[in-house]
Amino acid sequence: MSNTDTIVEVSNLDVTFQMDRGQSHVVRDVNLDVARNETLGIIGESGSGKSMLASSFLNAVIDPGVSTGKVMYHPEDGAPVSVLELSDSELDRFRWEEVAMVFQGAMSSFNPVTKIRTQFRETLQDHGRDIPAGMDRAHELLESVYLDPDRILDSYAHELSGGMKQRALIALSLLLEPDLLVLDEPTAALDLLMQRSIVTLLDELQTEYDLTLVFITHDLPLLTTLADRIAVMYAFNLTEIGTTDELLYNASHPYTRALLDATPDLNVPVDEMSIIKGSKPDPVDRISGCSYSPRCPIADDRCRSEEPPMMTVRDAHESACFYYDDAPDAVPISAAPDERPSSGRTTATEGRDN
Ligand SMILES: Nc1ncnc2c1ncn2[C@@H]1O[C@H](COP(=O)(O)OP(=O)(O)OP(=O)(O)O)[C@@H](O)[C@H]1O
Repeated sequence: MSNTDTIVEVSNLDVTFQMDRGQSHVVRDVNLDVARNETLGIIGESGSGKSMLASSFLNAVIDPGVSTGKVMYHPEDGAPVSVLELSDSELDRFRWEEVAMVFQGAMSSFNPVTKIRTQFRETLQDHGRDIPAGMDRAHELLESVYLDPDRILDSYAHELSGGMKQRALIALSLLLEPDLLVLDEPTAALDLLMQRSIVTLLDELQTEYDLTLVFITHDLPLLTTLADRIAVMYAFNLTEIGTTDELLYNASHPYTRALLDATPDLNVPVDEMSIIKGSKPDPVDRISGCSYSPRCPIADDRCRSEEPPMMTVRDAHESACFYYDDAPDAVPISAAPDERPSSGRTTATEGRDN
């Protein structure tokens, strides 16, 4: 497919690990398109496979994990790239210049014994870039994340606060002008004000640098302020995907509805709220039928024997539930719809020195 509006096309993606007790299937037959310039949020419980899915966008699943299926990257100009088929040297270039990833632990992403300046320079050098022009861009990027460029470049990572490090890392990730930025829980270790400030910042950077963002989090409220679309992950696969408004007002999978119900206060991350009853799925021993059926209040025999495919609920909204039509009535959400969307966005400069 050469759809110019699609930047990444994931088809039949599996990620597996060979374990002593059998094969662990931590991403299972995922199909997903990311549109150019959108912000796609991926949400789900801890261990549902979000990081493995996102790492596959860069063919960066940790060893000895194996990604199979197809991940096609469509640059704005030029031929599509089959990411899982790239050689190591092709991947080294692809990873910073086309797709960059920001992880939760900004602390460990910077080398503790060299100044931040060295790390910006080395990134430019490793990719054969012009150093003076690249360092000019570094200054510009650091300013656009509301940091004082010279002060930051002359610091060691340990001299910076968590919020400053995370913003410096976002600047570094944009140094080689990637089109897609994958952010894996980039705000998890930060306080609430700094989290909101980074989200607003990402919104600004997206417009300024024409980026596509894939944002992974447990934090549904945070996503509602940033994402154009939300993909919900459960048991190593997607269960629902739609525009943020569709997911907030017309959630059609019982799991999404349970997540919304567990988030009455949109200022508190999901995992701190009441947990959905029942045990988490096992990536080695997969049950038959719908993975959510043991926890689902409306599951019947069909759900326990047959796996529901993704079904179209309406335009740009799909749900992997046979009863997507019944789910809204059958699985009520206690907060009224008009209490659900997040409110009170902060500005990127708030908390800037934290
Ligand atoms: N090195 C590994 N070997 C085998 N299984 C792993 C390994 N790392 C992670 N897993 C398993 O892969 C599954 C998916 O993990 P993943 O990190 O993608 O989940 P996640 O949804 O991103 O979770 P979190 O939100 O906690 O980061 C989990 O069941 C996890 O136990």
